[in-house]
Amino acid sequence: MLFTKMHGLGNNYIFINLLENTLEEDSLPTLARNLSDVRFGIGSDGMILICDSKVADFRMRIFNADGSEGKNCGNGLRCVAKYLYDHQFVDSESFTIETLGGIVEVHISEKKKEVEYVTVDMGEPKLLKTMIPMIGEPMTMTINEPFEIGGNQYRLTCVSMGNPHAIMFVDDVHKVPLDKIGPMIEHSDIFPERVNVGVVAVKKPNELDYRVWERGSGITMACGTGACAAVVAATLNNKIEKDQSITVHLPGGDLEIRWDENNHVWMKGKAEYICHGEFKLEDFTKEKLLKASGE
Ligand SMILES: N[C@H](CCC[C@H](N)C(=O)O)C(=O)O
Repeated sequence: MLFTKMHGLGNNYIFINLLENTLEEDSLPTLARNLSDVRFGIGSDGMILICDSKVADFRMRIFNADGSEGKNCGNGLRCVAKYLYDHQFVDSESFTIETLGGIVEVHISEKKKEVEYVTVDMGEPKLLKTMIPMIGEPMTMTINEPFEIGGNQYRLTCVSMGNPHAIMFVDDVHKVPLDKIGPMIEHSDIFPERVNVGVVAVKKPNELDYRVWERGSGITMACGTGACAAVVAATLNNKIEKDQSITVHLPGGDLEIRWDENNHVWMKGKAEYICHGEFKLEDFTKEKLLKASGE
């Protein structure tokens, strides 16, 4: 089975083109876990499948490193757009991609011999508790609301970009023990489908620092949907203005995000190849890793 490893600001995935291939549905979570494992597999933050769609030009499915299927992936969308354009699966510079979180429109921004930057209209953020989803009054928003988790109080602002994000504002994102509080919040019973956990520091009126503990993958170098959620959350908390181009600094690099006056969130950033390769499917569709790691 051929694969392409790509990354968006260091948030890296194993991409498999299913436009000309098929995979057993039941095997996908195990395949994602095995491919993502850095010791017994290829090593990545997860697996992304490029598929046909009945409602958009293409469909992207994203599986986290733990095998759980995510509903959207901003960095993944930019990489899928690059892959499709570079490999001549599209002849237009704008096209649509279906995700479990909704249909987005991608725009090839700047290209030299290969696509370098991609802009994505990530659509409208979902803000009601019922849309995150999370516990509490379903038709209300969660803005800087206090929650008791693991004996500590956290003030969360929750935004869905098709996938759930819990955002906290701090003075310095590098001083937060995200490896400790991330999993506690991810797995708390406040979020029935778990949640991605982001910490944000407002550096300037148009610059944010952001770090993320990703649902199903842990700390990653970047999170595109998370950067969008961070800008929406900062706007809702009156820390930045709406309809401005905001630079979000992530450990893996910068994304340009804008929540525009039509309520759409736009993301612009790089998408890059790491390598192309091949693996034997039968080696990666059985639970060999769990036995080897003694789980
Ligand atoms: N862990 C996320 C999916 C990947 C999102 C992230 N890598 C991005 O770039 O948006 C979830 O389960 O909702």
